[in-house]
Amino acid sequence: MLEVTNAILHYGAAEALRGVSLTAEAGKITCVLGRNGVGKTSLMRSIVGHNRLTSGSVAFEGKALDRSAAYDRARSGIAFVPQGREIFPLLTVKENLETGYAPLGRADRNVPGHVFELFPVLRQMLSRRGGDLSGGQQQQLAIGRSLVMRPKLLVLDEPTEGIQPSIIKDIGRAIRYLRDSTGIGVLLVEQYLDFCRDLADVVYIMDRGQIMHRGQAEDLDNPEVRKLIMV
Ligand SMILES: Nc1ncnc2c1ncn2[C@@H]1O[C@H](COP(=O)(O)OP(=O)(O)OP(=O)(O)O)[C@@H](O)[C@H]1O
Repeated sequence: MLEVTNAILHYGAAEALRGVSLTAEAGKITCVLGRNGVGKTSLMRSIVGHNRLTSGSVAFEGKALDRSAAYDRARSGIAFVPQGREIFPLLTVKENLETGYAPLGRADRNVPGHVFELFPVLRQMLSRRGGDLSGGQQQQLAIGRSLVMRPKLLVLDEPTEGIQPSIIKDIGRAIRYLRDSTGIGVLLVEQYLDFCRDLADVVYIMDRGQIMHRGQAEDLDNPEVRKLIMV
């Protein structure tokens, strides 16, 4: 469904991605692991259209996206939950969810029921301001907002970062539900190894702008593989 081929990305003279190739499939959770600063966020931002690759390509459902703006990639079904969540603190929860309507036609402008089933706290807090929510609740809101646009592929950048364990569990459950019940593809960047180990169908490990390993979640039990992630 998503195919990244030989992606190279520069920030000025610095090379952040050095020939990355990766695929993500519908109905599967693909996890990208790696230490700080190895290029995970740069890769996700290149996929969703916030970074323009120096060379290489990103294709979604067989269509090249390299000339498409982030907005068009969203319309084609790629939703992004960025690191740090980036919800609107002064808008209410309801208004934050409604910002997900942008790429939708008028008939689809509603919040799918499963958003409130997965994250009941959002229903309880609909009229509260985003900025009044805890970090974990904001992460749930950010994921909920991305689901409003009925994505085919959900790209999540470190959804567990700085979040309390009970909410991490809820988020894990939600990701699993989305894979199993809606069949969407999930592309997940993580530093939290056990979270990935529990969820992933496919695991990629990055180091210094390159993919060092592609395999399955069980590979994370292998000390040689773990070494690529440990600080
Ligand atoms: N906008 C930018 N301008 C210049 N350099 C950048 C920019 N964004 C990231 N970098 C650099 O590119 C490299 C990869 O960063 P990136 O954020 O993609 O890594 P990461 O694996 O996501 O790290 P983290 O886990 O800390 O988010 C780092 O050396 C970083 O300093």
